[in-house]
Amino acid sequence: MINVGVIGSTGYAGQQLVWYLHRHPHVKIRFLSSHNHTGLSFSATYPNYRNFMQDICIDIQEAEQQLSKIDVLFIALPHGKSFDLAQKALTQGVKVIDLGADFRLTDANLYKDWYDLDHGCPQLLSQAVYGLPELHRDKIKNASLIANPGCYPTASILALAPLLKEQLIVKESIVIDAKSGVSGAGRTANIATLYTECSESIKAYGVASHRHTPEIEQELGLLNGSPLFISFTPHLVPMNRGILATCYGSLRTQISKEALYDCYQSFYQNEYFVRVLDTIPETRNVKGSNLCDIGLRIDERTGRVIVISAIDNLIKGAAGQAVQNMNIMFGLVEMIGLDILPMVP
Ligand SMILES: NC(=O)C1=CN([C@@H]2O[C@H](COP(=O)(O)OP(=O)(O)OC[C@H]3O[C@@H](n4cnc5c(N)ncnc54)[C@H](OP(=O)(O)O)[C@@H]3O)[C@@H](O)[C@H]2O)C=CC1
Ligand SMILES: CC(=O)N[C@@H](CCC(=O)OP(=O)(O)O)C(=O)O
Repeated sequence: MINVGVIGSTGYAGQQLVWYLHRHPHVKIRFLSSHNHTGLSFSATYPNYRNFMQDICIDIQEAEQQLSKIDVLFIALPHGKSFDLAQKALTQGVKVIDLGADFRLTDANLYKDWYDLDHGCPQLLSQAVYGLPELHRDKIKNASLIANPGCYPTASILALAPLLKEQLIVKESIVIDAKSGVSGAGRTANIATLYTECSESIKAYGVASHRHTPEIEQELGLLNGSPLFISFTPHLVPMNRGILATCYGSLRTQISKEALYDCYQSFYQNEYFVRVLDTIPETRNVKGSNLCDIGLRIDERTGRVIVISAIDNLIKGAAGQAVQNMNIMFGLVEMIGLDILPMVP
């Protein structure tokens, strides 16, 4: 059995993680932490767990005392809150999977620029592995510290990876127009995500300034073999879950739609969680699953390729991917505990 602890279990990402870990055949949950719900049972915050989980949420200080009981610590806290804890866990030989952004950017200066925070432990950045299994599986196997990707980056990078790897598009031409359900903003109270503020409306936000931009650029640049800049615009849409990323790039040379499709099929041929479709993805077809659906078209008139990807932000965009990473780190079959069909409607 893998003994796990979950920090930030009462957030949306943390709760989704508990949902997977609870039913994982090789996992024993040793503790759950929260910030405002300590001393209360997990099922008091999430009554869907009533009669299934008896755990009482503890605070972070108490969790730190229990690190010796676990093999892996999942951290699902707001940005800037993972540094101390990750360091303490790693020092005690506990593996860390951080669902937040604190270890995703390899450059501490870039972190400061985009998060407006000093990085709390830049010395750990060289050992952190960006936890996108489809790109970094071999490094994940031996990693102690996983930076689980952001939700928009997961959808965007998976959509564009084959194009960059094969250098099929002009790297300066990339535009990503992405939409997210409101759970992407977390459960913590915030006026912008009140029902009356975001229902029956769609808005762009973080225009030319969203903190997922450098994360996407970092990974696409690695695939391409040279740095690049993208235009990334996220949108908030009135649904609970899901991300749809529509990604554009100008083709460097003509390619047939069959050859492009073959390129994607071959890039993802061994990837259980990526489905390359001949139709156009919809968020409802991946909802409740760890899948990423990808569809593509060539716009012959403009010479642009348009790739559309859909994920569940809380699963492939957060908790499911974290469990996928754990499975790889512990030598388990990668889809164990994760091979769940999407839930429609
Ligand atoms: N939501 C999503 O789709 C995704 C989220 N993520 C990342 O996962 C992390 C968690 O996000 P999410 O679950 O959405 O956020 P939530 O706001 O839903 O949850 C935050 C969690 O952290 C706890 N917390 C809040 N403030 C503090 C603090 N100052 N000290 C200690 N604990 C604190 C909360 O405790 P309490 O409940 O007791 O207040 C809660 O458990 C973030 O880094 C986010 O960026 C990554 C990918 C997707
Ligand atoms: C809808 C919404 O607000 N989404 C969040 C992204 C959530 C996520 O993946 O982000 P991190 O793990 O990087 O925080 C946002 O735009 O900030």
